[in-house]
Amino acid sequence: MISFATLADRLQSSPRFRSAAGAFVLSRPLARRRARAVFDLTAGFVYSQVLLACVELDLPRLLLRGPATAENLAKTLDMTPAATLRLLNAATSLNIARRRRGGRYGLGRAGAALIDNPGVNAMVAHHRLLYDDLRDPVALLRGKAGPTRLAGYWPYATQAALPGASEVASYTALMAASQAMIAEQAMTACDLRKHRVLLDVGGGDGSFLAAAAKRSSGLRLMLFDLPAVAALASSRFERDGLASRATVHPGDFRKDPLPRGADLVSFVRVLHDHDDDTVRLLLHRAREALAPGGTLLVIEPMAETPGAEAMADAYFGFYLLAMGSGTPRSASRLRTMLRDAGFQRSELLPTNLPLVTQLIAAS
Ligand SMILES: C[S@@+](CC[C@H](N)C(=O)[O-])C[C@H]1O[C@@H](n2cnc3c(N)ncnc32)[C@H](O)[C@@H]1O
Repeated sequence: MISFATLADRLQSSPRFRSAAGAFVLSRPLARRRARAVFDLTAGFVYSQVLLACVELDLPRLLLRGPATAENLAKTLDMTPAATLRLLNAATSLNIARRRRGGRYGLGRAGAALIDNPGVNAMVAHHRLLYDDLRDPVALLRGKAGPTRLAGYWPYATQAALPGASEVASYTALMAASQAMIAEQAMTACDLRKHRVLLDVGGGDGSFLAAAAKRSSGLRLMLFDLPAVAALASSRFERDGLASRATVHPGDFRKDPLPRGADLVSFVRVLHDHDDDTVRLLLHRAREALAPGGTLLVIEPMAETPGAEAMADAYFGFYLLAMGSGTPRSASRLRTMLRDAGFQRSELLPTNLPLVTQLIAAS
């Protein structure tokens, strides 16, 4: 017997039903919203290329100087006034720009959010690689797409050999550029001041620990990462005057135990990069390394985040597929894995922007 849900699906997929719904005055607003949502899904890749053009041309900052016409901006953008107008109109439709009087354009709300936002700007620029890798998504899903550009960008995801300095530089810089927004969310949700020593595993160039040090002046810092990345963190701590508070531990967490001595261990945007076996191993190693009564923090965007489901399952799901390892996990999946690794209690602490990151504290 066919269920009611299947019948409803069949009805809504019928062109005649959709056309009737659009014609009927009561269902028309809903029909229009659905048509718009389907169009946005279809056209999303063009929208993101408009965004790339705006970021590459630094359009938001140009508009921040004051409203300008296409003619005013054409020379700076090195394009014809007609092409500039086309870009400004597209940017306006996406709220990056905004129409002002006298044929001029100013900054739109989304454009304003791009100003002094190195994390988002770096991500947008970096999307050239992802864009190439997603050219044939079916081949990618079937494992027939061949080597991807993202697998080369994140060598630890698929390579057994330790990456060298030149291989880690750009991904470490990208992570550092977007770390401020993660640290702010995490440190608003969780008070670090009651802890003595924080070990950040896969801590990159130390940006998260540097933010933690600012929040909590008595906190000592430990960082564990691949040798080439750990070297970048050491230089950063020297530069920031944090060397006396920080110890840096180079290693490979798939092979080496984690250093002991911390009462707080964090995995910031680390677990989602790895398949379940590695995550189990990491949680186990973290438990071994933690001082008795210590706390583990898992900080990353999570699947099934209410209102941001597509961020994890569509965006990160396909991003990590192209990268060659890992998967977005829901908070409940992570909490089950934490319990299996011997953490008796875990709690999802609310962050202000769950789309940016969520946080689980476990002990
Ligand atoms: C996605 S980055 C996150 C960096 C940082 N936690 C952040 O949020 O900005 C993942 C980090 O894990 C490190 N990593 C990956 N595989 C590793 C391994 N086998 N051993 C140690 N660190 C590793 C990477 O070098 C990188 O710094």
